[in-house]
Amino acid sequence: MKHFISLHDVQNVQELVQEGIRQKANRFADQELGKNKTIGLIFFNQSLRTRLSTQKAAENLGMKVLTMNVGQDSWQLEMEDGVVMNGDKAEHVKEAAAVIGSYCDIIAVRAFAGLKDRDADYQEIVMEKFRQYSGVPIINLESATRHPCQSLADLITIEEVKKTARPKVVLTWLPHFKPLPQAVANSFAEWVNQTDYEFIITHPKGYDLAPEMVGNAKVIYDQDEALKGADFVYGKNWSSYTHYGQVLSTDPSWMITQEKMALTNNGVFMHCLPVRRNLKVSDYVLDNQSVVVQQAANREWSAQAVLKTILTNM
Ligand SMILES: NCCC[C@H](NC(=O)CCC(=O)O)C(=O)O
Ligand SMILES: NC(=O)OP(=O)(O)O
Repeated sequence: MKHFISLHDVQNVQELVQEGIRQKANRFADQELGKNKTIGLIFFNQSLRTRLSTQKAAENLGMKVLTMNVGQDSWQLEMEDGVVMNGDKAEHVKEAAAVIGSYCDIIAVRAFAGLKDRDADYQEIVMEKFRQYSGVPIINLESATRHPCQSLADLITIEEVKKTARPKVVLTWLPHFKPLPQAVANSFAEWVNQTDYEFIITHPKGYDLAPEMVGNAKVIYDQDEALKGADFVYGKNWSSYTHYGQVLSTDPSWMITQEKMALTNNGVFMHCLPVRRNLKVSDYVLDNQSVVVQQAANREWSAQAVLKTILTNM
């Protein structure tokens, strides 16, 4: 594995999940691997988990870490080629990525969807520009369409918690008043489609994800029906893909509550966080029926498995 931009960069998903579990059990075993190597963490958007867990993972492997918030710490970056740069963006990504690449052995980038232009978002322009111009391996810390470090942590968590070999996993849309990206849901679907879990996606009509992400998953528009017998309830809000970036519904009946969880097979609630309490999921579910903190803790081992694999192949 050279880059980790999407699932398509991964040769063997199960092996990477197992590497994460091994790193967790023996977190300082590979401290020499990253010695004298530097990772740059480049953020176009806010973060709590991704920033701290990736820094921690890199340090566990002996790496040095540089972190930069684009636009706050640095100049704003122009992504388009051939434009007259007479606006608010003082630097082009061509120079910026090449310069950061000269200081770093690996660059990890977070750049959310703009949610205005579907084609532009799904072309993953920021990831592609960094890959093209930096000359070093690129890790996706949540891009316009995917969040693979999160999805890997999600699979590690399911493997740790599951009580049956082939659990029933339900990805459910949750209500939110703001338009949020599809990245986490897309990526979760893509990764779960690589497992042999029973996998169902449920959301109101108009919220269908991109067909290439849905794959062979079963889509059910009735949430109660979908939740029946679930072992894992993975909640996430996303804005519409078909009516791109729009909020078509804020229906509060889609919030996950104790009553909804009663439909499941004594299931647990999962969410990538941050999550808004009593808007997307009730206090009771988060405090008594969720594994969200374990899931977030596993971001460290997900990042460490990815970094180890890239460092080993450098
Ligand atoms: N990295 C985890 C999720 C990040 C982002 N959530 C958010 O922006 C939530 C913001 C809010 O609730 O105001 C998303 O959905 O992709
Ligand atoms: N789950 C996740 O990516 O969290 P942050 O946005 O806080 O990094």
